[in-house]
Formats: sequence, structure tokens, C-alpha cells
Amino acid sequence: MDTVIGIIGGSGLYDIPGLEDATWQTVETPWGAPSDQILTGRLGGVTLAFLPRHGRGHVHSPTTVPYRANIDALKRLGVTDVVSVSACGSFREELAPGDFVIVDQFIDRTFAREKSFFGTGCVAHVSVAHPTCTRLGDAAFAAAKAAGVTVHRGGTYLAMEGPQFSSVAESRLYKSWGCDVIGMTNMPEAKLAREAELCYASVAMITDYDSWHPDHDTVDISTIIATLTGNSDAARRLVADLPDRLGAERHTCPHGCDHALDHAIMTAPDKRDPAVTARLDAVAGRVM
Ligand SMILES: CSC[C@H]1O[C@H](OP(=O)(O)O)[C@H](O)[C@@H]1O
Ligand SMILES: Nc1ncnc2[nH]cnc12
Repeated sequence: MDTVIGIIGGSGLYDIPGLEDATWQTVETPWGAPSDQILTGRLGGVTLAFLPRHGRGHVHSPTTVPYRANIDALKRLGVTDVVSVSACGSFREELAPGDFVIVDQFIDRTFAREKSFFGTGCVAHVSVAHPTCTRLGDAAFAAAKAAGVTVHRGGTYLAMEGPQFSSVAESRLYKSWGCDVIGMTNMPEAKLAREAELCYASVAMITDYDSWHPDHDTVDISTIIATLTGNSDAARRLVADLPDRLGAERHTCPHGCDHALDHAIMTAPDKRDPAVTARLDAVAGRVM
């Protein structure tokens, strides 16, 4: 089996220059249209698919990003490994603006999004105890180092609904919970990637200290954009280094990400709704 790398580009990352045979492809899914066309091509001998999470021109808010369509579309294109790149606030002094963090845990505080491919007609429960893939996170960590950025391995990402930033009281609360970074988009994306049996890693690009820090201004969009402008080249260097780390030949994930559905579906085969199972062709076809 071949490795196919999927990159979900967040705020500030809307394209990947330098792909061989680059084509923007329209992909249709049973969950509607993805955020945008998907840029496919070859990089370092590996196939890569790039999806701008908010769409080119930043048209989708964190709440309206079509997360299910995005993950389904990547799966449909044969993607095996998804790396998310996201702008994030920091809850720790030592995670400074400009640094990258390879996130490994999440606290999901979003509440206005569809969070599963499954439901009435075909119920499934996957584990997200370890919501990111260690092998893929290690590759992203090494690629970030090679890209010359200050990068930290491991961190808990608080996913908030947005689109407004947190109040000072909320920011202090999340910090007191032990969260490391905050953003608005990695949930339910990471949960859906697990349901689709895709390895998922998240690269947080720190843009600000949110609103808890006594010596820094509370977060606003102009600070974020200023930091992102400096960060986007480093993010592209990181992406360019990934094919070498992952290799063209894909082996079974040692952490089981690609077998997450093995024992997850609860609904008896004769009780499954055919219309619901038809929608799951790409995501769960392996076990249906
Ligand atoms: C542009 S600031 C807020 C916005 O940026 C982050 O998006 P992404 O994770 O796609 O980089 C954050 O989660 C908010 O959606
Ligand atoms: N402080 C913050 N809160 C939520 N999302 C963010 N994205 C970048 N900085 C953020």
C-alpha cells in the first residue's frame, strides 16, 4: 500500500507551492462539499493532498467548516495520514509565539458541530483515548526540527466553539486545567479522522498568549496575523520534509489507527439502515 499524505491547512496556510503535477480537484461526498477543492500532487516521491480548512479566501468559520465532508473526501482520495496545521493560542510561558507544538491530547468544548459519521441506523463507538497517532506525530516533530523551528513534543489542545476569543476568566480556567494550547478547529476533526481510520497528527503554530498573561495584550486578530505571516514559510518547510520521514510505502499503523473500527460498530448487520451504510462507503467500507 502507498502512503498518501493529507494536509489540512489552517489559518494562514491556503496552498502548498512546489507540488509536481499539481491539480485542484473537486471531490463530492455524501456529507456535502468539502471546504474547497483539494490540491493533489507529488512531493518527494509521495502523493500529497492539501485541503485549506477554511477554504481559499477563508470563507468557513470554525463552526461551519464541513468537518465530515473534509475527512470523507481525504479518505476517498486514498489519504492514509492526515497532518493538521493550526494557529493556536498558548497557555504556557515557554510555548512562545512563533513556536510549534505537536499536540497529542484534546479537551473538546465545541458544541455546535456534527461530531460523528455514525448514528441512528448504524451506531459505532471508537476509542479516542489517544486521539493522535504517535508515529505520525514523531514524523511531524522531526520535520519541524528540520524546518528550523522551535518545536515542543506533546501538548493538550482546548477546542473552543468560537468564533469569539475567550474571556480572561475562561482563559485562566483553561490554563488551570493544564491545557497547553487553544484553538477552534481540531475537534471534531481528530475524532472524525479516527472514525475514518486515518492516522492524525496536529501541528499547533503558536500565535499569541490568549488572554491570561499579565505581561501581554489579550489576543486579537492583528497579532495572530502578524505571527502567522512569519510562520507560514516554516509550516511549508515542515510539510516538504514529511514525505522523507514517512516513506512511499505504507505499513500498518503500529498504534492501530487504521483498524479503529475493528470492534466499534454496535448495530447488528440486519438492523443497519441501508441509506446510512451507503453514506459510510469511504469511511467504513473496510468493515461493512
Ligand atoms: C485566525 S485566528 C482564529 C482561527 O485560527 C485558527 O484556525 P485553524 O485551526 O484553522 O488554524 C483557530 O482555530 C480559529 O479558527
Ligand atoms: N487565542 C486563541 N484562541 C482560539 N483560537 C486561536 N487561534 C489562534 N489563537 C487563538
